[in-house]
Amino acid sequence: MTALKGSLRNRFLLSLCAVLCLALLALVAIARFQIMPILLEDEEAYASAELDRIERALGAELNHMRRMVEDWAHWDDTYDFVQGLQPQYVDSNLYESTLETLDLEMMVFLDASNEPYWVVGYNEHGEFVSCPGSMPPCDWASASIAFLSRYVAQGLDDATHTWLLAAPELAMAGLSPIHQSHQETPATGWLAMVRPLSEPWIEQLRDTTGIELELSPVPVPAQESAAQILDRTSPTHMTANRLIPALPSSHALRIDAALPRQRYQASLETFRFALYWTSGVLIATLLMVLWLLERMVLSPLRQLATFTQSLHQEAAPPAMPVSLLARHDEIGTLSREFSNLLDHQRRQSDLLRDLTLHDPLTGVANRRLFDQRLTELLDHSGTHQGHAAMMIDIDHFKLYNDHYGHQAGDVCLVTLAQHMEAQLEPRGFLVARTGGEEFSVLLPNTSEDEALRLARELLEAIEALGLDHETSPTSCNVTVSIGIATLQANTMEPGDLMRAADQALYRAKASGRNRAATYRALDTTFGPTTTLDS
Ligand SMILES: Nc1nc2c(ncn2[C@@H]2O[C@H](COP(=O)(O)OP(=O)(O)OP(=O)(O)O)[C@@H](O)[C@H]2O)c(=O)[nH]1
Repeated sequence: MTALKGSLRNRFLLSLCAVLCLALLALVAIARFQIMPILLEDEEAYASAELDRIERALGAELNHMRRMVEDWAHWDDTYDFVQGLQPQYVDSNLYESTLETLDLEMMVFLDASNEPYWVVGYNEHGEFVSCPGSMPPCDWASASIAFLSRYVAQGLDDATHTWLLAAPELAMAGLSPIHQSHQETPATGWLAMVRPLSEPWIEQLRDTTGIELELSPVPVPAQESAAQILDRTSPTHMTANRLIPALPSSHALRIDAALPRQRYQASLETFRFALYWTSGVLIATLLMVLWLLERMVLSPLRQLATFTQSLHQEAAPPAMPVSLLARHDEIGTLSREFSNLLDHQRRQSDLLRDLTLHDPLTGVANRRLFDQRLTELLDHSGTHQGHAAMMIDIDHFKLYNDHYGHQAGDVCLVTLAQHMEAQLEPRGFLVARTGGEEFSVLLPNTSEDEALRLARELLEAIEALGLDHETSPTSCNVTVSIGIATLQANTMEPGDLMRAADQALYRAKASGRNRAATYRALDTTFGPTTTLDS
């Protein structure tokens, strides 16, 4: 976990994944709590509208029944017939084809006293029967006649009535008072027509509405009708049912409609399509953000971090990557500033190292650098033999200072140092100021004879500089004495070498100055004075 958090890229990746998950969760929640309820509500509205359509179709049939029963009831012949004035009415009008044409099961004529005057219809065997009253052979109609008579007896207003009947069978009934067509006379009876809601009739209703429906009677009180129930039986189909008022009042007529769920499916498909695309675009956007972040920020930052790590890990630190320095954004500014800071710090370090390793007056190496180089030489050469060193001391420098002043003494020191450096350093020798008026020279891979020859050249050159030294007992010019030592054995240490050179210098001084002496033997080939024994 710490490793994951340790990388900015991983942290961004984790954060973006969390954002993605939250966004997807939000989408799912929106789908579940916002979209789906709307779709289901829309589906319920659709089912309700379809049931309304069926109800309107039933209403249209009832209206048709109303007009039909009204036409017959307001016909003068019917008026006369019920009063017994039209004996030929039955033969002329009430034959089997009349019922077939009107699609009726039964017609009942009630007289003014609410008694059955004539009945025509099909009995329980489907035989056409026409007879006065409900006596045999029309006794099969007595239940229906009793039912109608009871309604009329309850005090129906003088208007045409239509009903859906749930019992004793599924049917549609119309009841109209029998009047004369153009005269305002009281009704002389009632005409009832009953049409069975048979399977062929329902099939016709299906064709009319285009809805797969069923009608069935249910024993439910009328006040509970108009309820609507939706049952989603499968993802593609549902059934909707509604109870509508019917007679008798203990029953209701139930409409069952099998409806397709096309609208719901289409809406769902559209929503899913939008959801998939939204999710896809969201994921693609986040990946793009991550890629841009990686490319624009994380990768350069990693480069910068790798560079800063390499600064203290590698012996020769690399330069700042050019790609970082060339950037024009904040990372570029940071890189350039860091690079400038690094350069400044390197310069300061170089300056500091220079100050600690060089003599501030003459600019040549100091004792620290001389000792360092001598140790390195002995450590890396594998042998302590074949190297030499010189110790150089200005002759009678106290007298020089006393005569010319300390400042002139400084100038003399600088002149000699720079001259020796110019002579020796190009040949790979190191000149160092190791004391007040004392210099040392490191001569790697130099034999004693070679060192002696170099010393002689140096003595000549310094005297040839012609620096006045009026008070010197040795010469009228500034001269130096040189002590030379060479490493004779592997056991010899750097300190031993310089002690030997010091002793040789002591001997050169003691033997008259302005001359060179080796540790083993005094050089007598140069200088005005004679030699001393070694
Ligand atoms: N001007 C100047 N003089 C220095 C400096 N360092 C040391 N001296 C002087 O160098 C002189 C060295 O004197 P001594 O050690 O007595 O030796 P000498 O007079 O050179 O005599 P010999 O070495 O025996 O030939 C002293 O007077 C120091 O003050 C310096 O940085 N500048």
